[in-house]
Amino acid sequence: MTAPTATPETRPEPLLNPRDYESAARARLDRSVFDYIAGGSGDELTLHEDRAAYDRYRLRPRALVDVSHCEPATTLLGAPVALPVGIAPMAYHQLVHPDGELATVRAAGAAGALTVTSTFASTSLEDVAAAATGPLWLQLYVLRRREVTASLVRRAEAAGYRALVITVDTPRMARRERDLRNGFRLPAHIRPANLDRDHEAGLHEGRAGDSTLAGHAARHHDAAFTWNDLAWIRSLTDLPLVLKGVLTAEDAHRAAGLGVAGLIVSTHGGRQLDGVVPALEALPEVVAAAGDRCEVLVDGGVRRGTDVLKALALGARAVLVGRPVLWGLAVDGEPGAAQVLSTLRAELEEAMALTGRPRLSDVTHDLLRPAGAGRTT
Ligand SMILES: Cc1cc2nc3c(=O)[nH]c(=O)nc-3n(C[C@H](O)[C@H](O)[C@H](O)COP(=O)(O)O)c2cc1C
Ligand SMILES: CCCCC(=O)C(=O)O
Repeated sequence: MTAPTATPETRPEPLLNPRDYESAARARLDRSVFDYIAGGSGDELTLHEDRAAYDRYRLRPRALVDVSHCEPATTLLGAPVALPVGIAPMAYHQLVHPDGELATVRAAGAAGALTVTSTFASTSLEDVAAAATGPLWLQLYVLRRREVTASLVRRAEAAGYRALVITVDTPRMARRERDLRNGFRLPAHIRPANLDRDHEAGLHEGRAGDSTLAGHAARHHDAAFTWNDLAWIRSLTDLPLVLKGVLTAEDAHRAAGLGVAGLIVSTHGGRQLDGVVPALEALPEVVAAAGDRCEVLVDGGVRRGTDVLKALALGARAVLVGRPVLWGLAVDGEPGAAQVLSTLRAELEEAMALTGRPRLSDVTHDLLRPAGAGRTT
């Protein structure tokens, strides 16, 4: 894919990595849509730190290993995936491209990657499932109207979703100042396709100083949902439960004790509590607390194949990527999202080869040392 501004006289710039796609997406999207996706909460400290945490590790390569074949395939909750990289749940993919979630789930299918579909998808979860060829999990925001959440669970089961991802870091939506400044609102043609009209009210009429998504979350998210209520979700379904947004050993331990199958260590991409511990820094304590009781994934700031390797070396089973997929989708629809995933795969295989770790089981903690420090293992 090439940037759209090429003329016969100027050679088009190739788009080689998520940052290139981000720049190209910025040039195409409305400012308020770009900012909604790119932004974080508060001072955007965590947005920055989630990314910077990866750069604080150095790789320790082993030489003279047969790396003629590097194999990034693995399983996630028992389902085979071609690589340990999946698509994070993100609201309203149609904000950036009319094909929306259908394009991203097809791109994931072609890559053999996991897709996590958002409660706030702009395409119905059934239509997403019909277009999927790879494994699918459904992300749930627990809503005040419990019957709506219960019906999402039943629909997910019927449509073939393999796990439910309950997001636990958003009892309310954090103040995201870019959205407040821009008066972010959903364009009229985009709606939360999984929800009824009652849950659509107010999303489209905004004003400067306000974000309609924040008001929506205040009205509909159930801020009183606790550990005790997890049993209610458990009673609705036999699907594995995954908690997204766990950042401490205490919560990981509690979740594992309740039979939760997976944890996603996440700061919500720096969009919720600003100043919280970066996901990569929280990963080791969550992995240690979960032991072999839960599969642990991490998201936030993954932009390179070497980032994937670092997360795996710290104990993650896989990573999720968010914004890069939307940048690819914005620039070129399904092929753009596919290109972002295939670039991450190529970079991961390259990193496995150049560190002398041809199998994921070779990707262990001794691969890393903190930048500027001596050997730690
Ligand atoms: C535009 C956008 C929408 C998001 N919507 C959701 C959502 O509906 N549910 C959810 O659990 N997380 C949501 N997230 C958070 C992502 O799942 C993920 O945690 C984060 O984007 C990962 O960071 P990255 O974008 O740096 O890869 C959203 C993130 C973005 C950027
Ligand atoms: C109320 C949350 C809306 C989607 C979301 O999770 C996000 O924008 O980060």
